[in-house]
Order: sequence, then C-alpha cells, then structure tokens
Amino acid sequence: MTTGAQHILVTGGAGYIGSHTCKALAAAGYIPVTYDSLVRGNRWAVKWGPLEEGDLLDGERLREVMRAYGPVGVIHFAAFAYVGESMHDPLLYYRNNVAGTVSLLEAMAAERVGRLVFSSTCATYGVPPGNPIREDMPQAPINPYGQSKLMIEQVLKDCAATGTLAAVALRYFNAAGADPAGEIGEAHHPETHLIPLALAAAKGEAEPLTIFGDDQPTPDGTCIRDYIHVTDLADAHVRALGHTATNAGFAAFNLGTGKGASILDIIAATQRVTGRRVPHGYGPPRAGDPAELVADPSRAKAVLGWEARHSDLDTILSTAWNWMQRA
Ligand SMILES: NC(=O)c1ccc[n+]([C@@H]2O[C@H](COP(=O)([O-])OP(=O)(O)OC[C@H]3O[C@@H](n4cnc5c(N)ncnc54)[C@H](O)[C@@H]3O)[C@@H](O)[C@H]2O)c1
Ligand SMILES: O=c1ccn([C@@H]2O[C@H](COP(=O)(O)OP(=O)(O)O[C@H]3O[C@H](CO)[C@H](O)[C@H](O)[C@H]3O)[C@@H](O)[C@H]2O)c(=O)[nH]1
Repeated sequence: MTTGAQHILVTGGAGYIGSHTCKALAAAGYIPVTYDSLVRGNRWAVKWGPLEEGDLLDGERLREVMRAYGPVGVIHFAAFAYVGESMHDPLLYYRNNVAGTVSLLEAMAAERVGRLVFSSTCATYGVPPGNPIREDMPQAPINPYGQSKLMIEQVLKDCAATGTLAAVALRYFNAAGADPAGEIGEAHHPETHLIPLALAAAKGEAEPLTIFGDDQPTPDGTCIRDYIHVTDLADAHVRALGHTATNAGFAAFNLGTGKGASILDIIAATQRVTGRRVPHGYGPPRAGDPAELVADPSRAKAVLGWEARHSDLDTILSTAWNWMQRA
C-alpha cells in the first residue's frame, strides 16, 4: 500500500448504515473494505473502498480477506434486523446474528485483529423501566432480534475480558434519513421501516401507511421512537473506532437524540416536508414492539464527544425524501 492509510473491515458495508459509515471512514482517511454476502445489501452502495463478497459464517473466507488487507479493526453491521421477522423465525436470527458474530470473532482472533465496533440496538432494552434510557438500565429484550444482539454483547464482554479484544457496542435507536449529498440512502427489500413507508405512501408508490396500534400508553396512543440520522450514526462509528485504539475492554453507548417522536408526529413531519398527504389507517399493534424507546445519549457525548447534529425531523425527512426522488 502506498498511501499508508489504514484498512477497516466493514461487515454489512453494502447495507444502509454500513454504506453511510464507509463514506465517513473514507472522509476520515481510512480505507473501508466491505465484507458482505449481499443477502440484504446493494452492490451499488459500496463506493468508498473494495467489496469482498462473503458470508459471516464462512470463517475461511473471512480470514482470507483479513490476510489480504491487514485491517486494524472491524466495524460489524452484518446482521438480520427485522423485529417482526424475528418473531416468526427466531432461529434465522440466532444463526445469522449470534453464530455469524462468533465466526467473525474466531477469524479476528486467528488473524490477530483486536478492535471491534458492533451494531447493537435499543431493542436490547425491551420495555424499559422509564425513558430516556441510560446504558446501565436493565436489558431485557422482548423479541428474538433484540435478544440476539444482547447475546452478542455478552460474547463481546467475555472476549474483551480475556484482554485480546477492545470492543464498543453502539446501541442505536431508530436509524433514519439519507446521505445529505444524495449519494446513498435507505433501500431495503422489503421495506418495513416507518419513515420510508410514510414517504412512499406520500409519493403514491405504496399502500396507505398502517399505524400499528392506536391505544399505546403514550399521549397520542401511537408508539414513540427516537429517530437518529444515519450520518450522525456514521460519525459515531468513526469516533468509536478511535476509542478502541486507546481503550481496552468493552464499552456500550446509546446513540439517539434524547427526544421522542410518535408515529403521528412522523406523519405530520412527512406531510410538512413533502407537501403531500400521507394516506394512513390503523391496524393492530405489532408483536414485539415496545410503546416508547428514547435514548439518554449523554454518555456518548461525555466519552466519545459525539452528539446528534442532523437529526431534527425535518432534516431526517428531507434527506430521505431527496434520496427517494433520485432512487
Ligand atoms: N436500521 C436501524 O434502525 C437499526 C437500529 C439499530 C441497530 N441496527 C443494526 O445495524 C446494523 C445495520 O442495519 P441496517 O439497517 O444497515 O441493515 P441492512 O440490512 O441494510 O444491512 C445489513 C447488511 O448485512 C449484510 N449481511 C447480513 N447477513 C450477512 C451475513 N451472514 N454475511 C455477510 N453479510 C451479511 C446484508 O447483505 C446487508 O448488506 C444491523 O446489525 C442492525 O441490527 C439497525
Ligand atoms: O408500517 C409501519 C412500520 C412501523 N410502524 C411503527 O413505527 C415505529 C418504528 O418502526 P420501525 O419498523 O421503523 O423500527 P423499530 O422501532 O421496529 O426498530 C427496531 O428495529 C430496528 C431495526 O430494523 C432497530 O434495531 C431498532 O433498534 C429496533 O427498535 C414502530 O413503533 C412501529 O410499530 C408502523 O406503525 N407502521
């Protein structure tokens, strides 16, 4: 390598948050090497470094890629991430997410790669005792997706305790929005997330939005979430990677804004930003959905110097809408 730039292995780099993080890594002077099977990712989203196709469960292929690039660390996004799907097919989640991560950690140990940033989730908290949620509150997931991520956090703690791994778990709240320059954005197939579905309904390209439940214990009866811009998440990953360079052990950080928005708030913001109506109706609550999840992000600010800068609802919706117009 003539540049001397450090390589970072990015599992799931062809996915939504992974691709935005590759852009941020390149801007920070790293070379992101995407490792992705493309099972749920997009080849076109890999723009800031090489794509190496492979599955997490293929340990030999992982080792081959690590030997080829000599990454100084790994950012691990690759996983299945649909709460509803995990309720119907839990084994898919335990195999891909838990067994897949064990396979990755074995390859890292064999190739002596000792730094990891991991995509965890607010879904590990289950129904929290109160909001906003601090990192030291109990983690008691109510769906297999969240449980798979909590199991991985435990594996990371145990590996970090041996002194061979520095690991950071970033517990994101609800990722949303798109690259402000419009180069990449959210493109899940099928799409299940609220904001792209609300925008597609406004555009007339999807069914009217179904609001899951009108009788939640929240002021307007609909679920409250903490929506965090994907560009803010990408920035946090670069910072967390830096943290693993100088801090051994395991650390976890909540990534959110500290402010909740209900589904009706999202519909109102979507209508404001697009100037179009969002056709919608009500359906039953979705199994496995807590009523309210809002982050206390103060630890990430204190330790990583991170805070949300692009995550007001209008910026989230206008960047996502801009992306949807191009896509
Ligand atoms: N989107 C959110 O709101 C959110 C919130 C909290 C946590 N997370 C976590 O962040 C990560 C990224 O989420 P996303 O929304 O970008 O998901 P995504 O589905 O867009 O990206 C995941 C990527 O991982 C790849 N992948 C999956 N299994 C693989 C395997 N076995 N081997 C190789 N590649 C594999 C997919 O092809 C895809 O490109 C996930 O771990 C998810 O659990 C997401
Ligand atoms: O058609 C829809 C889609 C969603 N919702 C509601 O909108 C909110 C947001 O739903 P999303 O599916 O967009 O996201 P989740 O809140 O289910 O997010 C969960 O899954 C994500 C990954 O997909 C993250 O891991 C996150 O941490 C975890 O809580 C929820 O209250 C959901 O019930 C609807 O009412 N109608």
